Amino acid sequence: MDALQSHRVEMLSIAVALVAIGAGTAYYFYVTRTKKPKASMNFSVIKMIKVISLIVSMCITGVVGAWILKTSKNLNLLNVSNSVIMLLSSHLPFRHQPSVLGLPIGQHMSCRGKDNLGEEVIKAYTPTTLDSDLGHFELVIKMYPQGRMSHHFREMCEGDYLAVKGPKVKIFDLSYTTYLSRYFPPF
Ligand SMILES: Cc1cc2nc3c(=O)[nH]c(=O)nc-3n(C[C@H](O)[C@H](O)[C@H](O)COP(=O)(O)OP(=O)(O)OC[C@H]3O[C@@H](n4cnc5c(N)ncnc54)[C@H](O)[C@@H]3O)c2cc1C
Repeated sequence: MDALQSHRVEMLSIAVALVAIGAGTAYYFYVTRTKKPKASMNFSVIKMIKVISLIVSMCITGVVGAWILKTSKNLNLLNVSNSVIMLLSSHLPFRHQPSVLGLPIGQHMSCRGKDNLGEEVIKAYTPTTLDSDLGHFELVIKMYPQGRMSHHFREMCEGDYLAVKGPKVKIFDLSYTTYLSRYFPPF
């Protein structure tokens, strides 16, 4: 009788454990599929964002130009011409699901760095990625040989953190549709 009882308790515990695992898995998939990705950028808070790749390219013949790609460890191209650009890709935090940048289209972010004298410099850059790009963003940066922020980017290595903040101004949604739905809510 005791053996039967303990067998029942065992079966019950296994069933409870299976139900808990099933519910947990279902909840995880529900959360990751239905929740909107979290915006990484904050209007007022500086975020440190990890740089995953830095590619320096030089446009040889303008629009049709061939691209010479170099890694961040070999930046001698920077001395050749000021038509050198850097493609900076960065990871966004990944908690329960990949985050997005959360900048409205065309908005720019402020990037903070140090110039060659060690003084703080903050400059604006416009991401070339959208919020449909999950988990990362990219900046295309024109490098100036004497540029203060250009110096900071030139000194950066993959794996370094970049201090960013944005959008620069708080965006108020004043679109006509929002206005209509606010003052003339649908029945
Ligand atoms: C809204 C907005 C969005 C932007 N988005 C982007 C973007 O997506 N990508 C991008 O590349 N830029 C962008 N910019 C421009 C960016 O913010 C910087 O202005 C640019 O990168 C130059 O910064 P810097 O500090 O490297 O150069 P700076 O120090 O400002 O130098 C600029 C110029 O002055 C010259 N100079 C500086 N010091 C000396 C000196 N001692 N002697 C002689 N010449 C000197 C430099 O060679 C260069 O020609 C944006 C700007 C704004 C306002």
